[in-house]
Amino acid sequence: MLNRHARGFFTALFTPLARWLLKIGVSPDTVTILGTAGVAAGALVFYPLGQLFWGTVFITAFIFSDVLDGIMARMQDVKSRWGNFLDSTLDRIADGALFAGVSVWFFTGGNNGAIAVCALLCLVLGMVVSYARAKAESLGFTANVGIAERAERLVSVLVVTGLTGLGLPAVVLLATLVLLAAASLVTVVQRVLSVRRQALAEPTPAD
Ligand SMILES: CCCCCCCC/C=C\CCCCCCCC(=O)OC[C@H](COP(=O)(O)OP(=O)(O)OC[C@H]1O[C@@H](n2ccc(N)nc2=O)[C@H](O)[C@@H]1O)OC(=O)CCCCCCC/C=C\CCCCCCCC
Ligand SMILES: O=P([O-])([O-])O[C@@H]1[C@@H](O)[C@H](O)[C@@H](O)[C@H](O)[C@@H]1O
Ligand SMILES: [Mg+2]
Ligand SMILES: [Mg+2]
Repeated sequence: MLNRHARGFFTALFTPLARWLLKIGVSPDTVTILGTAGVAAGALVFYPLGQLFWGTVFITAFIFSDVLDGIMARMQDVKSRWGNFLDSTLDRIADGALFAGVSVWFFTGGNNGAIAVCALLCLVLGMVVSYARAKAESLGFTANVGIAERAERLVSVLVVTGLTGLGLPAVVLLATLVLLAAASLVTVVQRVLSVRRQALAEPTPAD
């Protein structure tokens, strides 16, 4: 939902930067790879040290590379199946690192097992959400539905983790992660039902 509503705004915002990067010879793939490396490094270095605020600032500086790479690819007119594959696969690394970083901190110095476990739950359920869509698309169905798509998952965890680093009580992060895990589970169900409907509507092959 956020994706669909905010895409126009972010496209307008990042188009000048995309144009400049292409002009100096940077490719969309480079942006995809460096952006993922930045997000993963921020999550796996800052968060496990308990630097939740600065970690979030660092990650946020890199996370929009995922918007930028697509704009660059479309400008170059090289929107490719390879680029689609690379973008989606590296998104899983970024997402995994993000929730793993939160989990590691709360299993160790952060001393809050409930948050650590909920972050792990969000990681796993978020991967299933993405997998359901990818598998559906590989079979010729669509599954672009759900209340917790990637933009929602990222915005909620980043904003609340960053604010926790500034002193927001940890219970707010716990509540956010519980809600996010529940919303991710609902999204999995929404996607399964959507594919089920499409499968049932298919003509039965004649024998
Ligand atoms: C108190 C703090 C307040 C902070 C408030 C912040 C509020 C923020 C509010 C809203 C943010 C909303 C963000 C939503 C962004 C959505 C915009 C968008 O376009 O999303 C899409 C992106 C990208 O998706 P995808 O990768 O699938 O699309 P692409 O456009 O890249 O196209 C893919 C195709 O392109 C081709 N291609 C790609 C790559 C390549 N190498 N070659 C190619 O050919 C190919 O054909 C592909 O198929 O989706 C996202 O999900 C990105 C979401 C990012 C959301 C980040 C949100 C961060 C928000 C806030 C963080 C604030 C932290 C502040 C903390 C302060 C604490 C005090
Ligand atoms: O399925 P989901 O995880 O909510 O969202 C997806 C992203 O995570 C994926 O990386 C992208 O390539 C897809 O187009 C889709 O936006
Ligand atoms: Mg992208
Ligand atoms: Mg992406």
